[in-house]
Amino acid sequence: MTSTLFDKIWDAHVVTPESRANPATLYIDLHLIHEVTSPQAFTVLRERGLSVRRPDRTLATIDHSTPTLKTPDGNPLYVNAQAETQVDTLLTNTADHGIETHGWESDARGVVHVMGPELGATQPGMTIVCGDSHTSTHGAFGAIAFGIGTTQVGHVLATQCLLMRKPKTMAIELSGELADGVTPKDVILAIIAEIGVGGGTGYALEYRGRVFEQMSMEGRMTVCNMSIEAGARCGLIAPDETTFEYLRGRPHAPDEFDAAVERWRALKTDADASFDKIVRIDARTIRPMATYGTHPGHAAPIDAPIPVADNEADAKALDYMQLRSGETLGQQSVDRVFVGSCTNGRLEDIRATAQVLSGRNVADGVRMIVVPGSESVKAKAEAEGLDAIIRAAGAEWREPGCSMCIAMNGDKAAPGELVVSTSNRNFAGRQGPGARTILASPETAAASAIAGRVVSVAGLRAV
Ligand SMILES: CC(C)[C@H](C(=O)O)[C@@H](O)C(=O)O
Ligand code: SF4
Repeated sequence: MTSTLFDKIWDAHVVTPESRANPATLYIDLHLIHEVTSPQAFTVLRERGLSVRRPDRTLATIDHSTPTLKTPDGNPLYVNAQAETQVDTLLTNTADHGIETHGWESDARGVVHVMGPELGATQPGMTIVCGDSHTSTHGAFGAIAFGIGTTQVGHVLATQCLLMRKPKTMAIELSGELADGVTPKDVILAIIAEIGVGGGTGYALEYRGRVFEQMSMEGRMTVCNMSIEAGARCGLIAPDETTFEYLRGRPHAPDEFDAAVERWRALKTDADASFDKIVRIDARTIRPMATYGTHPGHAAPIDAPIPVADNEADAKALDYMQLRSGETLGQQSVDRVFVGSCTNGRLEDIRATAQVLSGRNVADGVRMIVVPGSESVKAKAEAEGLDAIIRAAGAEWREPGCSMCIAMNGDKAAPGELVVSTSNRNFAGRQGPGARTILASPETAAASAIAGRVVSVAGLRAV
């Protein structure tokens, strides 16, 4: 029998099969936890006198509510007491249950989807869950990785298993090569614009084709990260030499690494396996992208006119964004720029940002913050002198965390401000009440900061 990569991993983790009446019971290899969606789950455990079944397969960090600024004496500058309590609760819960936790003192702490791969905890062939929708990120390593709710966090903590119905499979096949200056973020925004924010609902996506084979692990993570924004709970890419080399030598990588690589080589879709659906996109047609509306499917090439709203919801989105059909994003002046998040807060993203900023200045009236996705990204970026380049251009270099991606930690925009952001969600109010978010790549974000309006790097050269 031939099967897809998804089917192979799924089948290897089924404890009891799915029936008409019941979902499958799936064994979970890695459970990532953070401070927002775990407290109630630990409370339930305590109330029922249950312990954590596999603390050794559970890994915790603090990221969403952590501030990106410190007091002069080096303490975290929490936005309010609630944020601090949330973080402290996570730290107490994980200490009580003997779970490896990357708190303030850890040099590996970071946004959960940046940290897991950096530690080598994310590996090909695994099932990975987290109480967080962007868990799809880890699919970049050829893993089935998806977000779960707080109730399910409790189930996994107690049993290391999850009840789930098997999704259908969808291949996203890119043919041809990308044009110069087109980044992984542009690729995923183009895919979501093509299939729609509900296009992946009920499916596990497999990204296929040379474009993905040639992409770095960082780029693959950016793509898989936003699978959920197309409605798919998980998206994956077959592991290859790039994956294996990324993982080699990382703290959680298998001891018998070469033997693991031999097993991982079998993780690919068989040549004649069939998908429930196939979407084909010509990579050569993809241009630098940005969003103009209030969901990630509202995306178009930056230099194209803003599309006509042909339904009430789209008209409402343009209204919220204070944009008009037919205008271009380049006509809009920018108030803030945010580089960071689990989509684009990795070293490669910081390098790309610094490269564009180097020797230039952030435009007057624009406030730019660059937030590394983890302590490790921060340390490496600083060792390369990227923080100095970023600061010299007039941008702020902050402490790692989710920051302005979710605006629950003190970092947010003011009502009406236009933000060019490298994160993954442009929902109304996501970056602060009334804030208007434009999603784009780090390159575009940095170029826009310099131009003071929304431009790609090529557009900046033309200024
Ligand atoms: C807080 C968490 C539950 C949420 C998610 O599930 O994605 C957050 O990370 C987000 O990006 O909106
Ligand atoms: S960086 Fe943003 S998308 Fe990622 S986990 Fe944090 S809040 Fe969610």
